[in-house]
Amino acid sequence: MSTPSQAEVRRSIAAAGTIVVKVGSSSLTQPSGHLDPAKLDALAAALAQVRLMGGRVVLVSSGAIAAGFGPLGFDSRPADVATQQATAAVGQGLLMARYETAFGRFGIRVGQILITAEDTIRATQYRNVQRTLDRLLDLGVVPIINENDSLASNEIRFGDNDRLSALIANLVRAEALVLLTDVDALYTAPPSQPGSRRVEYVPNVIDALGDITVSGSGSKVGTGGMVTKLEAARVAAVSGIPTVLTCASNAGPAMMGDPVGTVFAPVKARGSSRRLWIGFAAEPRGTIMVDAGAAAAIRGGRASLLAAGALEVHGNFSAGDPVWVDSEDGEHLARGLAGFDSEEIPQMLGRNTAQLKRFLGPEYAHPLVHRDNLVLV
Ligand SMILES: Nc1ncnc2c1ncn2[C@@H]1O[C@H](COP(=O)(O)OP(=O)(O)O)[C@@H](O)[C@H]1O
Ligand SMILES: N[C@@H](CCC(=O)OP(=O)(O)O)C(=O)O
Repeated sequence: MSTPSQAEVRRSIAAAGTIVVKVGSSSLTQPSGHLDPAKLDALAAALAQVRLMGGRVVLVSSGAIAAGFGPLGFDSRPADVATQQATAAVGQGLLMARYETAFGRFGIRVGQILITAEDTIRATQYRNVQRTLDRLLDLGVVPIINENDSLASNEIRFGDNDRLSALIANLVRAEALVLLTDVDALYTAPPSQPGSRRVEYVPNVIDALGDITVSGSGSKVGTGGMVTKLEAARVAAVSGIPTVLTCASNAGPAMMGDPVGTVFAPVKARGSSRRLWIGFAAEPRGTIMVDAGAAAAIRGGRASLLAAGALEVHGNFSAGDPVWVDSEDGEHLARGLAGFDSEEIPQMLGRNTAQLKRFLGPEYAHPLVHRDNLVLV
């Protein structure tokens, strides 16, 4: 795939039939950190324009914690996880009520979907989310997605919604991803640093970022900063989806293809969506170490990981959890979803399928990681 020009990428964003827009807490709040209804209304108006012209729009919105801490009587975003989760439970409803009113002015319905990384890397849940989103879009609804903060476990939560938005863009087969934040573009260094310059176009987000310095959040409410936004642009790029990153007040022009913010070109034709979830959605819970033969087969790209080629298992995980597949010298070869709980695996190591069936029973005559659930790294 040859690298498109900046103008071509912007034109493809303007022409996108399905678009995923992610808005960060920092774009929905006042300097104090509390929700700013005027900002939320302006965003809804910009998205409504696209929807009313026939576009399919998915909004990934942060802001549950920001919406909840004022009503609970706190003067800043709580720092401990349990209070954040409780605050999100209060704030999420308030946030949705505001969106309902804001979109309702344009006769547009919204629908809430709360997602945990843990749910959606499982095949059945993944398909459920996909089916529901497709149906909502067919019905003309604007789905509004957030991480299910109140239930997400600390170890495998997305935390910010940047990566989640890129995975959702992939899942709904979007033609554009729009990342809205509190800066108007990606800069060559955090904008507070003197001499930092706006980057208009990133033709290859995989390898062209050597001269750009990024840091974490600059606001009281945001979490990931530019680091997670670049990660999102990278996930979108390898899914064949262009990204535009800008401030929320530029949402309308950005979606129209005007020269605002930073655009990132897709670097690859579209890949399989679920594999991307396995590759990016969650941190592995354990490791299966394999021998040289299995390593070669896995590197070849089309093999499942069989117990016969597995040497050791580390970590504590359940069937369906993400795991690393490592070579004997500790190199990460792939990520995959385990087919068995970690405590079932030691008795299976080194055994071929016939032996597994004979000694352990037919339910063990399966790969440790099926090739459909394996992504090379
Ligand atoms: N190279 C960079 N270019 C632009 N912004 C940067 C850069 N490095 C760090 N940042 C910071 O990233 C912040 C946006 O991230 P964040 O606060 O997490 O926003 P959000 O709530 O929208 O997710 C900006 O306000 C800026 O301070
Ligand atoms: N899910 C959380 C998102 C937390 C957050 O700050 O995210 P972001 O502003 O996108 O960096 C919430 O709704 O508060």
